[in-house]
This record gives sequence, C-alpha cells and structure tokens, in this order.
Amino acid sequence: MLALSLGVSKLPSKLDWFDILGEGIVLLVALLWLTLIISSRPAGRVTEWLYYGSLLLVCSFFLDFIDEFVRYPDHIRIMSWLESLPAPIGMLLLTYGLVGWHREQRIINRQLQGRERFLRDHRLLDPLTQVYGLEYLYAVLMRDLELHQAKQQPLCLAMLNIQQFAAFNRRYGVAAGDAYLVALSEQLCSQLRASDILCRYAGDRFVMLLANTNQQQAEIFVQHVQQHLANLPALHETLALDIVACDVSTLSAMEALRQTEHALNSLKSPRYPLTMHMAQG
Ligand SMILES: Nc1nc2c(ncn2[C@@H]2O[C@H](COP(=O)(O)OP(=O)(O)OP(=O)(O)O)[C@@H](O)[C@H]2O)c(=O)[nH]1
Repeated sequence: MLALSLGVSKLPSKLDWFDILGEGIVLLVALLWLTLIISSRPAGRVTEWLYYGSLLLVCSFFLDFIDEFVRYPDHIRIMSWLESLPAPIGMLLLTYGLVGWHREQRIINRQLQGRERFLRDHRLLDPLTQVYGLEYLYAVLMRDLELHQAKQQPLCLAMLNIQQFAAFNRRYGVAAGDAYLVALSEQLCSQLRASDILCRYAGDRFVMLLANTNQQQAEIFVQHVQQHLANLPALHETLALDIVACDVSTLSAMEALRQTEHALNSLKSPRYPLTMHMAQG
C-alpha cells in the first residue's frame, strides 16, 4: 500500500522484462519456502525462526518486484530501506532456524539409532521374515493401547492365518514354506502405513497393528490386502489365507490378542485357492 501510494507507475516502455522475470522467480521461490515451512513443520521455536525469516525475505523480494513497476521520488528513502533491510535480517533468522533444525534432526537420529539398537540387542526380529516377533508386538501393543485410550483414538488388530500350511510343507518341503512366509511378510509390509506394525505372531500367523484405525477402516484395509495378495504371482497359488480385523481400542493387550485370535479361529473356511475371509471383531 505504501509502495503504491508513494510511487509513480513507470511507463510500459521503461519496464525491464528480464528484471521482472528474475525478481518474480525469486519472490515465488521465497513464497514456496514459506508454504513448505508452514505445511510441513510442527509448531515450535525452530519453526517460528524459519517462518519469520522467510516472511521477511518474502517482504523484501515483494518490494523489489513492485519497484520494477513503480518509481519513487528521490527524497523518499523509506521504500529503499524497507526493500533492503528485511532481506539480511530474514537471512539471519532463517540461518538461526536452520541451525535449530539441524540440532533437532541430530536428536531425532540419535533416538532412532537407540531404538534400532534396542531391537538388535533384544533380538526382537523374527530371524526368517525379519519382521517383529511376538515379544515386540506385546510390548508395543501395551504402549499403543495406553496412548490410544488416552487420546480416545481407535486401534485395530488384523490377524492372518495360512490355511493348511503343514500340508504345504509336507508336499513342497520346508524351504518352499520358508520362501512363502518371507514373500508373504514382504507383501504385507508393503501394504502398511509407516505408523502400522507387522509381527509374526506364530508359525503361520501374522498380526498387523493398525494405529488410529477404526473397525470400518480396518475392514477396508483387509479388503485391500485381500485384493493385493490374490493377484500376486510370488505367492503360491494353492494356499488360502484367513484374515480378521478387530477393534481392540478398549481392551488390554492380552485381551486384544485373545479376542482377535478367537475371531480368526471361529472362521470356518472352505478350502479353495487363495481365498480370504473377513470377520468383524
Ligand atoms: N516352512 C516353515 N513352516 C513353519 C514355520 N513355522 C511353522 N511352520 C509350520 O506351520 C505349520 C502350522 O501348522 P498348523 O498350525 O496345523 O496350521 P495349518 O496346517 O495351516 O492348519 P490350519 O491353519 O488349520 O489350516 C506347521 O506344520 C509348522 O511346522 C517356518 O518357519 N517355516
């Protein structure tokens, strides 16, 4: 507003289109930074430094862009200061924010490494499929149930069983059975969100912990997995799979596993190739 009220429009013949293009691009990039910071960073001090830094840059670049179209009388110096000063201050704030971001990331990395070490030390991964085992599932389930109950968010378990796996092993050999389990766990992993967890519950049973998911969403997920696995050449075509999904939000870890297993066991599945069954918890 100040720029428009103090400045005088330049004649079209005086416009420098290369300058306009260059300064327009700089302004757009600064706006993009600002949008990325607002949309991707959690609230906090570091985000504020980044936000105010980029905001000052946007201000400066915007005035720089505007003065391609308007000219200010020589005695008016304020526009020149307003154009030049915010940029270096913004750069300093942005740099301070980036240093904070770097520190933050180092702390997160250290925590992730700690978690990884915990996994390795306690041998919580199943050696065949490299997914988590029962011990880890139980520990995480207890923690997640507590968290979800405190936040009043839904939590579902999906359990999968391979039908007649013993017969498959006898017919094709244990090595083929092992290969099937590895391929199946890889495919299941590929269908999960980052917040979900896949565990090998028993020999031919897997459990998927579906965070922040209600019964209806879990059933849609099960259908999706069903369709995905049905068309998979990597999995042996003579095996049938049962899957159930249960909302366990209000249960204890022990009850949650017991109830989901009960739902799975209560399925009376006809034996035909690669068919999956869903049951409500
Ligand atoms: N290849 C292989 N087989 C395994 C592994 N762990 C368990 N099994 C086999 O999985 C089979 C599970 O047998 P059951 O619990 O009777 O299951 P099932 O034959 O699928 O019977 P239903 O589930 O009732 O259809 C057993 O034969 C185990 O030997 C493994 O790591 N590798």
